[in-house]
Amino acid sequence: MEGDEKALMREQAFIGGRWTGAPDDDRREVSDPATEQVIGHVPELQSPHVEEAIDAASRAFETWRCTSGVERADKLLAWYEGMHEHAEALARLMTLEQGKPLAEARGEVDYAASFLRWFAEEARRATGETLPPEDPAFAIGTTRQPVGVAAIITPWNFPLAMITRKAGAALAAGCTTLVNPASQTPFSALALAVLAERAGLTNGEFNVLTCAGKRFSDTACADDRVRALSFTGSTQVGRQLLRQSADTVKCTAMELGGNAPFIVCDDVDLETAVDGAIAAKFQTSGQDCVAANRIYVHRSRYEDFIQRFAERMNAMDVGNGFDEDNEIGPLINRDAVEKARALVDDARDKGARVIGRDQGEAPGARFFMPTLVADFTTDMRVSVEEAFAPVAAIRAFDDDDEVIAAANDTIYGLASYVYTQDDARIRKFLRNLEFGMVGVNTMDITGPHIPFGGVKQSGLGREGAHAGMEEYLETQYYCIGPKR
Ligand SMILES: NC(=O)c1ccc[n+]([C@@H]2O[C@H](COP(=O)([O-])OP(=O)(O)OC[C@H]3O[C@@H](n4cnc5c(N)ncnc54)[C@H](O)[C@@H]3O)[C@@H](O)[C@H]2O)c1
Ligand SMILES: N[C@@H](CC=O)C(=O)O
Repeated sequence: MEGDEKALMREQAFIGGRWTGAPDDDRREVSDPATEQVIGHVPELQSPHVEEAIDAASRAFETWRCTSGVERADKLLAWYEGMHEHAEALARLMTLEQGKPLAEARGEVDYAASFLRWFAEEARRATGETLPPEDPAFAIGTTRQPVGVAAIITPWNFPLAMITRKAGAALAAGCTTLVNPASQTPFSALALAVLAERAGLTNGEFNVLTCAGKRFSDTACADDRVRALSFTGSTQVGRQLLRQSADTVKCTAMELGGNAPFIVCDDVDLETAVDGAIAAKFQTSGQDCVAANRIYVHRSRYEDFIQRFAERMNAMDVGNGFDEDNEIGPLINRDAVEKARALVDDARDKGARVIGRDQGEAPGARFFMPTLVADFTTDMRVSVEEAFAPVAAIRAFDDDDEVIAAANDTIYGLASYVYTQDDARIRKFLRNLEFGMVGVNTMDITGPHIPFGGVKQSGLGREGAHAGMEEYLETQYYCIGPKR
């Protein structure tokens, strides 16, 4: 490990601006998913540490809420600069603990930093409005106030971006933050804390707690001082957190699971559609909430599409993310590999064609060779479950109404993709697809400027864009009566 990475890799939690361990040196291992070697340890914090962090964040809130938008923007920009200065070290740390190919990790560092810049700009724009009073002797209007301490729980697939997308917005709004990163990828979060400290967030505005998600959420959800809870992860855990947040009526933002359809109409340039489908399926080795899970291709182009997709898929290099040739890295754990295998077996048993290289070629226990399940049907697990692995399911369709109904036949509504050249069809798909995001002739749908989020059981609220600060702001109405 190079000097810069070493300096960013902390084996302590960050609470109230101080680096801290757990008593009795209680700690847990973190391993490299590609090699399964232990790369370090982090403290296994307990409930009293979460309480201590809530105390620190509550104290910090009293000061942070009174700073100006410009002052908050300056800190966020300094943090953004720090991320850029140490971009390569952050990317290498991410590949080490998450496994994603280094090129993707570099892309994520840029993406994650972009939220800090975006919300630095937004910090000055949390504006209320002046309202016309019924009686001109009165002055009425609204201001936007920060909600308070925000608890943030993030997954392992985007170890930096899922934190900055939430914490950038919360801090810009004037809230203070408690971050509980996924147990598999704490070092990226702790490296962010090192850079936050250098940017001057030293009084408890940004805390990173390494403890089991449930322990964190049990304590944070029960505490009335925590006024917002923002979660990215599975729908199953999201439901649980919504229930837990009800008792203290928290503002909640939920970015949950997806089951994205990728629709290819008969009028497309097939190579462009195949490019899009390959990228939409295999980025982050398929472990992406916006990954194309179900591919629908018009029957007239179906076999041709399968052939081209399979050729491209079978040419992808699979292996350790540090080898720059590899496009598919390891899955996060052995359970994920087992789940991918079970999905494919289930589909094969129910009559699907399974296309791809032999799983015996996988370069280790946490790898799964990219696989295409053709002719999937609605009784197969690949149709209803998010694969979160390099497994694509594909089937043919005959007309637009049929494919819209099939695409919407899911509890999820995060991302969807449509490829067609026909404007009237585009409008019809946009009107009828029940998804928070629709990529038309592109799979490149994210960025700090977009309101990322889902409908149905894919979540509540939007992250990024102007909308991304909503969960962290309350509207306060004022009415100034005439002087008597
Ligand atoms: N919509 C989005 O923006 C988005 C982004 C990334 C991932 N995801 C979703 O996340 C899922 C993949 O991640 P996962 O399998 O690790 O999800 P998960 O829900 O199991 O875990 C996500 C995070 O929640 C924590 N957690 C788990 N149980 C908890 C509990 N009871 N209380 C509090 N925290 C708890 C974990 O420690 C982890 O940090 C997929 O469904 C994916 O679609 C959604
Ligand atoms: N790919 C998403 C993160 C979800 O897994 C994004 O673009 O933010």
